Amino acid sequence: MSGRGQSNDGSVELGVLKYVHEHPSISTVRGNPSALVRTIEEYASTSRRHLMTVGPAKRDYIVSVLARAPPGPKVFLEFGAYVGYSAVSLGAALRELNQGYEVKYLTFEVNPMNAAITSSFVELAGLKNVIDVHVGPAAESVRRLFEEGNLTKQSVDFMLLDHWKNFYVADLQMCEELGLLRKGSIVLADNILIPGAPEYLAYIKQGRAEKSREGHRYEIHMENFLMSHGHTDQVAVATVV
Ligand SMILES: C[S@@+](CC[C@H](N)C(=O)[O-])C[C@H]1O[C@@H](n2cnc3c(N)ncnc32)[C@H](O)[C@@H]1O
Repeated sequence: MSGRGQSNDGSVELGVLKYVHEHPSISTVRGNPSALVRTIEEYASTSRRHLMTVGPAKRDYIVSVLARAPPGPKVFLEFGAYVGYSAVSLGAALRELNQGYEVKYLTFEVNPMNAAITSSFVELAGLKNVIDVHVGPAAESVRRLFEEGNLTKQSVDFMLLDHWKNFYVADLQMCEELGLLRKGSIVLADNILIPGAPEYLAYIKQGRAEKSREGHRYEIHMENFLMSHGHTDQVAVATVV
């Protein structure tokens, strides 16, 4: 994997784009997020090279956390879209859980090719009115959206941190400083053990006294997942208290 968020030559990510759009069942995938997600999973199971999505087990768990969160989350920020697997799955779940209400899923992706693939899948799934794809470093996009008034204080209900682990603390701190979170907002972070985010875990465990004035205190739940390579990974679910 290169440091640019794709396989060395981007062939795995372009491969999934071609696989989906040239699939014999493409007409049943159009406007059907679940069918699109299944087709991406089908590609991942047949490709010899790794597609770095959250995968079905963590995806189902995140949907269950979304479904249990009171009051129902409506504004979701995702850090790291990759090819849009989680955005399409979770954006569709967000819409489903909030029928009759406006919902927004903002996903941030630094790699322009990945972002373009995500946009193509969002359009194919019929989720353009739910999911906005922002190209560039997540921190820059969040700040810009805040300055433009498209993200306001205490407006973010749910955040998924799934980009490079060395950005987790800085990007969460920035969201805290901008005042985007409220009591009850959930910050779910993937890959706590593999590849590992020890500084992030230490940060969310800090009490108020150790933090800046804007920093939140969190109630934390850790969930284990046995990965296909036989090792255990964890996601951290941090709820603002
Ligand atoms: C593990 S993948 C995300 C997987 C995706 N959430 C899914 O489950 O389908 C991480 C992605 O984060 C992107 N990324 C890394 N650092 C970033 C940053 N600072 N801002 C935005 N995107 C970033 C990478 O380019 C890569 O596509």
